[in-house]
Formats: sequence, C-alpha cells, structure tokens
Amino acid sequence: MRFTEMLAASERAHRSMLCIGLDPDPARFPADWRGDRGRIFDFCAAVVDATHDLVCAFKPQIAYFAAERAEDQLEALIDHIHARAPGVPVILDAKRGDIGATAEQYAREAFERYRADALTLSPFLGLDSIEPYLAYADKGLFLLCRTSNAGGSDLQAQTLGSGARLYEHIAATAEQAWNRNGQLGLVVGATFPAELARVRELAPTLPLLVPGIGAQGGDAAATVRAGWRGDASGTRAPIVVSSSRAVLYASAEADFAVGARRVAEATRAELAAAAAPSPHAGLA
Ligand SMILES: O=c1ccn([C@@H]2O[C@H](COP(=O)(O)O)[C@@H](O)[C@H]2O)c(=O)[nH]1
Repeated sequence: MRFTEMLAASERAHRSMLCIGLDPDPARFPADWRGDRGRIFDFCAAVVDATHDLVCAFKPQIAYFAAERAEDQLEALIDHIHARAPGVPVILDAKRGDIGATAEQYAREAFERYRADALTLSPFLGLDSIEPYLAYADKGLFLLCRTSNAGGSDLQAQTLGSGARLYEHIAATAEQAWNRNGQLGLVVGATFPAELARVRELAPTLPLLVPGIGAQGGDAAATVRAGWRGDASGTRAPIVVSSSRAVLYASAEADFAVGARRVAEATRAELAAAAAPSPHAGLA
C-alpha cells in the first residue's frame, strides 16, 4: 500500500490526527531504568503498546537512537510497530539532505534497513537530491518547509526574487513540479499557524506533518483550523500533528505508559474537537 493511502486509512480507522514522536531520552526514563540506554526499546515499545489505537502515525527521531548507539533498538522498534500496529505508518524523522549518490544510501538506510514508511528530508539541495527517495514509489517524503523553531525564519521567511517567501516557494514546488508520484508532504511547525494556513493554501493536496504542539507550546486547535481541510471521508490532505516529549514524559514514574495514553487521548480529542464539523468531531 502506498504511504498516502496507509496514512489516510490510519487516520480514518483511529479517528486521529495525532502522531506520537518517539524521542527517547534515557535521562528522563522512570527511576529503575533512568540512564540505561539498553532500555530505549523497552521504553518506546511500552508507549507504542499503550497508544497505537489512538494515533495516525508514529515518528521516531533517529538522533535520539544514534546518539546512544542504539540504532539496533530503532530497527527493532520499527519492526515492533509494524507487528503490533500494522496499519499505523512509521515516519522516520532524519531530515536527510545530500547529493544524489549519498542520498541513495540514506534512502536504503531509511526504507530497507529501518523499513520506515516515510522520511523527513531537507529540500535545500534541490530536486536531484530528492530523486533517490522518489524511486521508492510507495514511500512518503516530508520536505522541511516552515519549521517550528524560531530560527526557521532566518532562511525560510526570506523573500525571493519572485516575491514569494522561501517557505512558500517550497510549498508550491512540492505541490506541483516535484510531486511526480504523489509521494510528497511538508513539515510545517504548529508554532506558526498563520504560515501553516498559507502553506495549506499553496499545497491543498499534500499531507502536512506538524510538530510543535505540547512541549514547544503550539496551539493544537489553531493548528487544525489552519491546516485541516477535511472532505467527506475526512482524510484528504491530512495533517499529522506530532507531539513527543509531552506524551513520552507525561509521567516520570513506572506508570509512564499510562501517562502517555492519558495525554494522547486528551490531545487526540482536542484535535478532533477543533476539526468540527468533520467526521473526526465528537468521535475521539
Ligand atoms: O520543524 C520541526 C521539525 C521537526 N521537529 C521534530 O519534532 C519533534 C518535536 O518534539 P516535541 O517534544 O514534541 O517538541 C522532535 O523530534 C523534533 O526533532 C520539530 O520539532 N520541528
């Protein structure tokens, strides 16, 4: 199944726009596991097991695994998600961007080694740096467009010769010229709802991956109002609203998975309420 179909089916089945980010930090694990990098899989798998019926996707952030020499645990975790929640796509957040020959290796890493369903990419090196990933026709690719951090404005808000801002140019290019096979989506921060609305205008058909609610303070309801465009099925041009730390560390105790489920339920309901009137409303 193609990524976009898988994502739409997952949003529909779980009536959810929520994606849980898997950013495991051993320093924040419960007391018995604190500081133990060998528990990264156990921690994340417990959160997955407790929440997979509430989400449209999971988004592991590769840096948290690589920094702990835990790539083997990332592989095992993605296998675990596929086995435990086969309809829920895994978006690997790696923000890759390099020349074509190197991009071929990154694409193999993401889709063959880790078996991710989608990947985040930087569009900064241009179309030929994206092409090796486009060769994996059933995979999704989210291009950084308007990131959630304040410094994202340094370049992304610059005005080009055409009069468009850089992030607007990325959005329009991803919607049209580069989206050869319907694989592209965009990363847009929840911390900038006005820009999110503008991106949605320019890219009406693309899935948007929206980090920045929760720990970064983005407004979940404003995010939905800016980016959600439901149709009769409720899943055309979905938004994938991602929260990591606020869910993972809702409880610092041994009941962390229960805490994660509680926050995931509340966040899913908040997103659904903001989508009213839509098939999500009132169903969470
Ligand atoms: O613009 C961006 C792009 C990616 N991220 C990633 O999302 C999560 C956010 O974590 P929280 O704990 O929910 O703040 C993290 O993995 C980032 O690398 C982003 O925040 N902004």
